[in-house]
This record gives sequence, C-alpha cells and structure tokens, in this order.
Amino acid sequence: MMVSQPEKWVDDIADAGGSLYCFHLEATSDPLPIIDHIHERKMKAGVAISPDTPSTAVTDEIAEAADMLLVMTVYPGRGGQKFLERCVPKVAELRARFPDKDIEVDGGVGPKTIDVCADAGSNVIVAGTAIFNAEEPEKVIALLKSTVDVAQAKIAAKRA
Ligand SMILES: O=C(CO)[C@@H](O)[C@H](O)COP(=O)(O)O
Repeated sequence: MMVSQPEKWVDDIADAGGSLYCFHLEATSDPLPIIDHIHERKMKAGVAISPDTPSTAVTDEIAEAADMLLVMTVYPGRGGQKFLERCVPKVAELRARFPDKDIEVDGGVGPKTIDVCADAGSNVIVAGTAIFNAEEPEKVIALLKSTVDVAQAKIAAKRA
C-alpha cells in the first residue's frame, strides 16, 4: 500500500479478502500496532522501505513482528523505472539479520537484475514490465523463480 495513514485501510483490505497487507515504514511513526491489527484480521504483514530509507530503520522488533520485509528498488509510484542497484546491500543486510524472513524486492526486477537480488537473499520477487513486455512471459517467470531457488539453496547450504 503506497498510502499515508496505512492503518486506515487494514479493515477494508481484510474485508475485501486480502491475505497480505504491506505498508511503507515511512508512512507511520508507529508500525507495531498496525502489524498487530493486520494479524488480528488474519492477514500477513509486510513492511516496505523506499530507496532512501536505510535497512536499519527496520528494527529487530519490527522485523520480528512482520512476516515480510520489502526493499523497494525503485521509487514507489509507477512501473517501468530503472532498477536501483544501490538498494541491494539493504537486502543482504536484512537477510543476514533475518535468515528466515520473507524478503521481497520490487521495482525494475527482471532477467538482467534478478541475479544480484537473489544472491543478496531476496526470496520474493515483484516484476511488472519484465513480464508484461516479454514475448514469452512464462519463460521470464520461470527464470526469475529458478534464479531465486538456486540462490536460496546456496544460502541454505552456507548456513548448514
Ligand atoms: O508499484 C511499483 C512501483 O511503484 C512496482 O510494483 C512496479 O510497478 C513494478 O513494476 P516494474 O518496475 O517491474 O515495471
């Protein structure tokens, strides 16, 4: 949800059948009650950070309460923007602190940029333009999935 006052829309999304409610950390000074509310409404809670927000803004307390952490790799607003590689170290930092958490990337992700995201530890991928503009979207989806699967297996092997 790219909205201010994200707490206002939790019930509407739950009532509409939502299963995940992801909101921007920058949009609130009090994220923990929002996460609690999302969970009370039986949805998973995601916390997103924009490109200029450091990963350390996601405190251990917030991350432990949330189900998913989203590192935006473009400025929120529209599809088709250029992937911001400078955001990738935030994925690695979050993955190091939270080995078992879902960590998502969103923005400019496609066949040319998936490797760095997957190697940094992202296991949830949002891709718009790379899929919708592809001649064979299913092949792009398969590539994104397999790249993440291989990277996740490597990361798991290192941890073992
Ligand atoms: O909502 C946003 C950006 O505001 C993203 O979800 C993008 O829409 C993803 O699209 P691509 O960057 O993959 O085209």
